[in-house]
Amino acid sequence: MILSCENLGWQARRKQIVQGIDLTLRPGETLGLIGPNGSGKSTLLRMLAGIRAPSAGAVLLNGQPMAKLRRREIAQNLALVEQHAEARERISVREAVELGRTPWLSALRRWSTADEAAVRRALTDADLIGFEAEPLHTLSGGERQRVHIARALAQRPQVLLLDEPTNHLDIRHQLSILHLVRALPVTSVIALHDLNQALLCDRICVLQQGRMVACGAPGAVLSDALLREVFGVCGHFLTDPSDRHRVIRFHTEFI
Ligand SMILES: Nc1ncnc2c1ncn2[C@@H]1O[C@H](COP(=O)(O)OP(=O)(O)OP(=O)(O)O)[C@@H](O)[C@H]1O
Repeated sequence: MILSCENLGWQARRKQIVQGIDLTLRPGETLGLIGPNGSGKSTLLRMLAGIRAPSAGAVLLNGQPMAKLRRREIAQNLALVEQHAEARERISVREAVELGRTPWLSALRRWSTADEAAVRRALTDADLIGFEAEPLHTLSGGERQRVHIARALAQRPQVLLLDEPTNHLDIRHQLSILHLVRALPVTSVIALHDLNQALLCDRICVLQQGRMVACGAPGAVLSDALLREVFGVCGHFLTDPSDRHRVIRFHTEFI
């Protein structure tokens, strides 16, 4: 399953919010999408998911224009976990995660043991065993976020798009969700604000005022100059002596 876009753009009230994005996801990769507030990350993810129609260019799923595909067909291949996803529905955690199976069900294809297994796996991976009967609206922000992630996992997509999935999560769950996404046999795009977490992705794309200003290996993309020009901060690159992993320590003064 290959997701790509060509010259993708979106404008609102004559203001160009995203423009000229060319991107082809590599099968199985985890692509980090970074950029300052308002740089267009959510807008780009929504277009890639087919829920926001582009003003220019096109999104292609396996070479087919997404605009021509049926919603159900898209949902069998791709899942999006949005930022600040609300929980208005008066349903249980389990029922919320079961909704992830909807694209696979029909009059001829009723609920089966495969659906049961997908829901169980998703609940386990999102660390929600024991929460199944809880009403969704009574959960904390972080617990609800994990339910939205579990619903997307239950969908068993080949492409997973996540908009700041670690928002609201405690540090253990931030690390476990990122580890899980990287370990899944799926292609994923994750919008992130934590640049140290972005360093763990296979590739990083950087948005600035709606344009892609860099895309490539994290170590090559996250340079001193880029941190200064795009994020307005100074970063010192340090090496963790325990595993030689690079980490960035940020400063607001240019020293
Ligand atoms: N429906 C809309 N109408 C007008 N402007 C919009 C609309 N949706 C988004 N925008 C504007 O587009 C810009 C990009 O928004 P977007 O949410 O894509 O950015 P982001 O990079 O995800 O930001 P953040 O890091 O703060 O979540 C913002 O300036 C926002 O105000």
